[in-house]
Parts: sequence; structure tokens; C-alpha cells
Amino acid sequence: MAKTPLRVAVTGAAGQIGYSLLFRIANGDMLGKDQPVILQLLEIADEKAQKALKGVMMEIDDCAFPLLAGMTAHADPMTAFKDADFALLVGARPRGPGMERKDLLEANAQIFTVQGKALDAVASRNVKVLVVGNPANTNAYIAMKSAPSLPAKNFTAMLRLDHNRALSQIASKTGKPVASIEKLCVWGNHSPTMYADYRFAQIDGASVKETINDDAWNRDTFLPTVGKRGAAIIEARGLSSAASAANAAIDHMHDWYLGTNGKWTTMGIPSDGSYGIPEGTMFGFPVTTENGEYTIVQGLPIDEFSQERINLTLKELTEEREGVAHLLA
Ligand SMILES: NC(=O)C1=CN([C@@H]2O[C@H](COP(=O)(O)OP(=O)(O)OC[C@H]3O[C@@H](n4cnc5c(N)ncnc54)[C@H](O)[C@@H]3O)[C@@H](O)[C@H]2O)C=CC1
Ligand SMILES: O=C([O-])CC(=O)C(=O)O
Repeated sequence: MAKTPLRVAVTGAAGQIGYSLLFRIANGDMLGKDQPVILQLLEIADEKAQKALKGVMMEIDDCAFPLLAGMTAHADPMTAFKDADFALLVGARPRGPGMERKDLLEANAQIFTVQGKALDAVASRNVKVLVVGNPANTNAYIAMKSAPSLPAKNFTAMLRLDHNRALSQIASKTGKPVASIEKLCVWGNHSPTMYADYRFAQIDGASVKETINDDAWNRDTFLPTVGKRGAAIIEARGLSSAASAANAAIDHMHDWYLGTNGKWTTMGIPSDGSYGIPEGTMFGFPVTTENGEYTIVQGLPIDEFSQERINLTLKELTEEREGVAHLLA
């Protein structure tokens, strides 16, 4: 028997990430090739944005996706999020050359109070929320705090692009396929302070750290390359990453919903106090997922270098949070 369609709300649907994301959700890449979906698409109440959204929807229609069970356009989060099982909060201003993601805080924070409240009011009580709009961790924190009647664990931030970037750099350094790399993780904020950690990573059972055996490469090449990859793409393309961001959003939701079969991935999630990260901080952690729930990988030793990196990214997140405290008062 055919499965009941799941409702997927996407904000910023006419933007550049939306243009890569929606087609893949409708194609079954996110929730499975046997799972029908209904797309509930939100754009700002601006004639040009709504017209562009209509254009994207015409193209989605023209793909005749067998799994697409319905699609609606919205200018109000209260209708866009109605009964949503999944919400991908992409809509926000992107950064331009020379900006850091936290420079977007003022411009974007407001959006996530409004949308958190709307999710609280109308979404499914089990809604799984992924915040992509930058600064993603703090925006996810704002949305979570603005939705007190929903479980905090339902709110997540996207660190998966950093995770995938790190995988790709390690694959290229070791000459091994990305699919062979396991037990990689990224700690902290989706910003240049994030700490991509391959100390526990393995390729076919062999330690990645021992295979690479080059702490200077880790410190001076790997971490800056992964941390500043977003800026490098803006510099090269004149626009921030879009298809790779959409791909990471698909990976994040896919793994959250369908499970990782014991494998590690990275999600930005509200801390439960693990590894000394204050409870509620929206922080990148190594997780495994099963039955729609994530679990933090416990008991990893944190050496001095790693602790310094974790402290740095935590400090930045704490400052960002203090910067938006007035919005949550
Ligand atoms: N977490 C991550 O790894 C990544 C995050 N990003 C972030 O994703 C966000 C979107 O990026 P792009 O799609 O490239 O930007 P874009 O400017 O192409 O599209 C954003 C869309 O969101 C819409 N929008 C703005 N406010 C909205 C609201 N309140 N409700 C609904 N829609 C709204 C805009 O009208 C626009 O169509 C940016 O904040 C960017 O920095 C981008 C790449 C990676
Ligand atoms: O760098 C940006 O502004 C967009 C983004 O978050 C990324 O590509 O990681």
C-alpha cells in the first residue's frame, strides 16, 4: 500500500538553494524513493519573489515527479508550516564578499523568531526542523526558543556541509573514496571556528590520523580549508554555495529520518550537556541516528588541542547568543 504523504515546508523557496533543493525532495532523495511528499513553499510577501516562486513551481510540475502528492505557495509562515512534518528554514539573506556569517545576525534573527512562533502554533508536534539560513546555529537556537511547546530536540542546525567538505578533503589527501571514511565529525558553530576532527576517523579500519600523520597539515591546511570554504566559494562564484548546501540539507534530513545504520555523522543540535557544552547550546556534535532520533556519540577523549578548538567555537556561539538575547526576552 502506498505510504501517506509527508508534508515538507521549505522557506526561501525561490532562492538559489531552493532551486537545487526542491527538485531533490520531490524526487525522493530526502525521505526515500517510496515516500510521497507535499511541498509547502514559503517566500516573502513580495510580488517579484512570489512570481519567481510560481516559476519554480511550474518547473517542478514539468518534472512530473511520481512522489509529489501536492504543492502550495505561501507568503505567511502560519499557513506554510500547517501540519508540517519537516521544515527546512533556508530563507534568509546570504553573505557577500568580505562578510562573516555572524554579520547576518541582525538581518536574519528576526525571521527565526517569527518562524519559530509559527512552527509552535501550527506544525506537527513531531516536526523535524533544519535551519540552513545563516548564522545557522544561532538562528536554530532562536527558532527553538521561540517554539516552547515543541520539543527542543526537534530543532537542528546545518553542519553537514562542513562535514561533507571535510570528508572530501580527507578523501583527496589520502587518495581513498569518500564512502570509505567513517567516524569523522565537526564540532561547534557553522563558521570558520568550527572544528573538523579526524582523530577518530577510519578508512577500512585504519586510522586516518595515523595514515595522514601530519599535524601541521591538520592545523595549517585542513582546518582553514574546511573552515573558510564558504568564503572561497563566494570569492570564486560571486555567490554563496547553493547546490552543495542543498545537498547537505538533503543528507541531514535523510539521515535524521532514515537512520545512519550505526555510522557517525554531524548535526547541529541543542546540547544535553555532553562534552561540557552548556545545555541548549546549538552545537555541532558527532551523532548516530535511528528511528528518527539522533544520539550523541559519547566517551570520546578530548585532547588539549581539540579542547582549545572546542572552547573557541563555543565562545563564539555564546557571544552570538548574547547578541540576540533581546529578541527572546
Ligand atoms: N548552513 C549552511 O551550511 C549554509 C547556509 N547558507 C545560507 O542559506 C541562506 C539562503 O541562501 P541562498 O538560497 O543562497 O539565498 P538567496 O538570497 O538566493 O535566497 C534566499 C531566499 O529567501 C527568501 N526569504 C528571505 N526572507 C524570508 C522569509 N522571512 N521567509 C521566507 N523566505 C524568505 C528570499 O526572498 C530569497 O528568495 C543564506 O542565509 C545563506 O547564508 C548558505 C549555504 C550554506
Ligand atoms: O559561506 C557562506 O556564507 C554560505 C555558507 O554558509 C557556506 O557555504 O558554508
